[in-house]
Amino acid sequence: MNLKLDYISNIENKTLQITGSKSETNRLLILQALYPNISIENVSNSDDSELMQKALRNSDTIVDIHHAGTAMRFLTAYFAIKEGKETVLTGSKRMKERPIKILVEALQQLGCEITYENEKGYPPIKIHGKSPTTNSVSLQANVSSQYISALMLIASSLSNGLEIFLEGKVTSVPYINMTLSLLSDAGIEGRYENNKITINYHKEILPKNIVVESDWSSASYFYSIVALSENGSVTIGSYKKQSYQGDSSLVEIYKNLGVDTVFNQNTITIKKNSNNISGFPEALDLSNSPDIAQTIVVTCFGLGVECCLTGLHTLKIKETDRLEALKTEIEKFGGRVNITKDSLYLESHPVSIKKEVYVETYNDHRMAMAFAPLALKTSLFIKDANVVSKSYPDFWSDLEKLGFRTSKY
Ligand SMILES: O=C(O)C1=C[C@@H](OP(=O)(O)O)[C@@H](O)[C@H](O)C1
Ligand SMILES: C=C(OP(=O)(O)O)C(=O)O
Repeated sequence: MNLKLDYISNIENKTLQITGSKSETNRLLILQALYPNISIENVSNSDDSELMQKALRNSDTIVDIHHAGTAMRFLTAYFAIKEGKETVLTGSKRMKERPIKILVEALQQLGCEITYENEKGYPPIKIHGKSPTTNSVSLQANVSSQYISALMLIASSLSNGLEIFLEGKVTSVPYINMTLSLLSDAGIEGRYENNKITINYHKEILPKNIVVESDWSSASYFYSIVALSENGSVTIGSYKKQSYQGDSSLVEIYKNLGVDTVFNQNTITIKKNSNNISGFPEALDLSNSPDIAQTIVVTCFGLGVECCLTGLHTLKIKETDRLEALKTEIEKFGGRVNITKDSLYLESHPVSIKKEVYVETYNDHRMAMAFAPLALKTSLFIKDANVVSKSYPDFWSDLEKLGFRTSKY
């Protein structure tokens, strides 16, 4: 499905309910598979969470998790400790290019048996489930925090718990803390001090009902819409001030792009504040919140403000090479972008934004959603618009509720 996007009416006092965080949901689904007396509310309706549920429900030998990075990594650890179970874990063409070696080697250190079906270091992998023989592991921490969360999620079901030593600079740290917080909500003790994570063994836990907060990465597109609007205001739920999600840093980041946030009881109202568009005089380090990089770049471009984003090394191994994709697509609109292997610089643009641009999405939900708000500034087309379902299936219908028109072409 390809979509033409137009913006037709004012975005004022609109209210939307956003689906649960896919990161929180996919962690809780693994925990629930290990401890069935956990119940989960506000489960994400994302493809990635549906795929996770399907994989945990079925007893098939071949499990295809398509584009879902967290499902790939978390299920690798989960199936590795399922004694006697043989699983081939595979995914989309892109998933076969996303590295898994660090996690596989960490599980092998624990005594797990995993082999590569094709290329060494990449899915598909064949897992022979067995009980780990040791309770201490060390792994490189600067490539993906998902490897670390995967180990943390299975740790409490290992008979001696687990000590995880992190080597080098740790990336995407809030996601590690999210895992720790959800473990704690489930009644599982753990600590993260210096470069060491310790999780205690828990044979059982008391019954727990855990409510997933809505997805902050999904909220980022509404911050961008409000920033690019004349006088927009949107209320979205369900959100809380003390979030487990690192992408809640949007609240502070978007102050510089003219968006104020008011926390209500369990919603947030985001409002345009035109007096306060300072941009980012200093480089903005996004190593703690890589998933909002695309949104921020497009907002800055739409506002005509320059930005220098750093800490973007993980973007090259996500759904697509997001640095290359951003440069190519922003330049179609007339912007100028320089990229390195871990940073992006967007020049401020003095000229008008080009019209009738066709945005390629590269099988990346965030490319589609990050560019959509630009419809407030110019006419544009989004190719393969259904990619959004990876994290946010209702994205286009929610945009229509805000006064955007989407037409198939
Ligand atoms: O643990 C998680 O839920 C995630 C961690 C991040 O990945 P990296 O740790 O690979 O940066 C993030 O980009 C991804 O969307 C979700
Ligand atoms: C990178 C992402 O997801 P994953 O790594 O889980 O595929 C994302 O949702 O932006």
